[in-house]
Amino acid sequence: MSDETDDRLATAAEKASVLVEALPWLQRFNGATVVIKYGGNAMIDDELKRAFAEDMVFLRLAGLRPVVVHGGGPQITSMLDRLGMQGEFRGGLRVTTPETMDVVRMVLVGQVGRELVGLINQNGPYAVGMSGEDARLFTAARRTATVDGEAVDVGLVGDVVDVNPEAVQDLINAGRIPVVSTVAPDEDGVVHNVNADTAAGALAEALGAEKLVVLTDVEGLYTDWPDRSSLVSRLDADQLAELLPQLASGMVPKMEACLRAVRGGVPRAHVIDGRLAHSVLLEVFTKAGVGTMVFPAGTDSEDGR
Ligand SMILES: Nc1ncnc2c1ncn2[C@@H]1O[C@H](COP(=O)(O)OP(=O)(O)O)[C@@H](O)[C@H]1O
Ligand SMILES: CC(=O)N[C@@H](CCC(=O)OP(=O)(O)O)C(=O)O
Repeated sequence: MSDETDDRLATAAEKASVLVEALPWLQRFNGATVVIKYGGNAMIDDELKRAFAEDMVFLRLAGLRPVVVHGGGPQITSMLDRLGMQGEFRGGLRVTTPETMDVVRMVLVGQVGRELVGLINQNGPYAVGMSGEDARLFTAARRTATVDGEAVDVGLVGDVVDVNPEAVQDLINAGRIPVVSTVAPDEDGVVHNVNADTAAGALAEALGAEKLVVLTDVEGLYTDWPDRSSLVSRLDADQLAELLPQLASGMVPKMEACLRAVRGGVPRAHVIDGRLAHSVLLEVFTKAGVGTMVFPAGTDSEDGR
């Protein structure tokens, strides 16, 4: 055989082995609901966003039921700048005046959410956008931020106190991919700004998801940030709860969301690097997985990702 034929056969064998490696995961996750939180910091360029959209369609066609919850912090900040409005974060949460809230809602629902829906739908009629306001998906309650151990007011910022996941379930049952923007009314109908990690954790719990996957712009959780040798690949819910008070603000809502989901019955929560194209596929369909995995305390994490 010629060298060229050898090369072609070797490449084909490699491709086949990648496909075959996915088989146990395809079996395991058939019909499983997976909530994927796509952070604004991981929406770096058009190619990465397109790869993310392809991954969602791949999951759906592979028999899983993906639900997207998106962020858009940097996009909100850039719109506030364009409008000449001041933005400020306290304890990892955006100080949200009624005027800021208008911009947050416009950017998350009208811009970031629409863009993701459009990108997914380039692959077929799958994505339907909604926000916490639709069919009472989320009810928010005003919350404070914690700065130096003190509770401080940050305006119209909410925690998710109730989830009514029926509309999301209707969409999933119809074969659609829900794309959720995280603004939500309180009990009086006043719309609040909800951190997207918080909303994703609450939704994963309410849906009884098999996995929560949080995409961000680091490899995963570092126990001793920014010491690069302290990346953790797996930890259980109790270990995470112990670590939480020492974490810096960006990671706090993410790890709180993972903890809430896992303690609420979601078997696995992952924080992965969204800067790596197709990181969701690597996480779901390969042995190694990527990033940091949280699993319930008192269970064995070695039974797979
Ligand atoms: N312990 C930690 N492990 C990893 N990242 C951390 C940690 N503490 C703080 N960070 C910071 O948190 C950031 C991710 O949070 P954030 O910027 O809010 O992302 P996103 O837009 O994805 O929600 C990282 O880029 C990193 O700078
Ligand atoms: C209360 C609060 O801080 N809300 C966030 C909502 C968007 C978000 O969470 O986006 P990322 O996931 O990209 O950070 C904000 O206004 O930036």
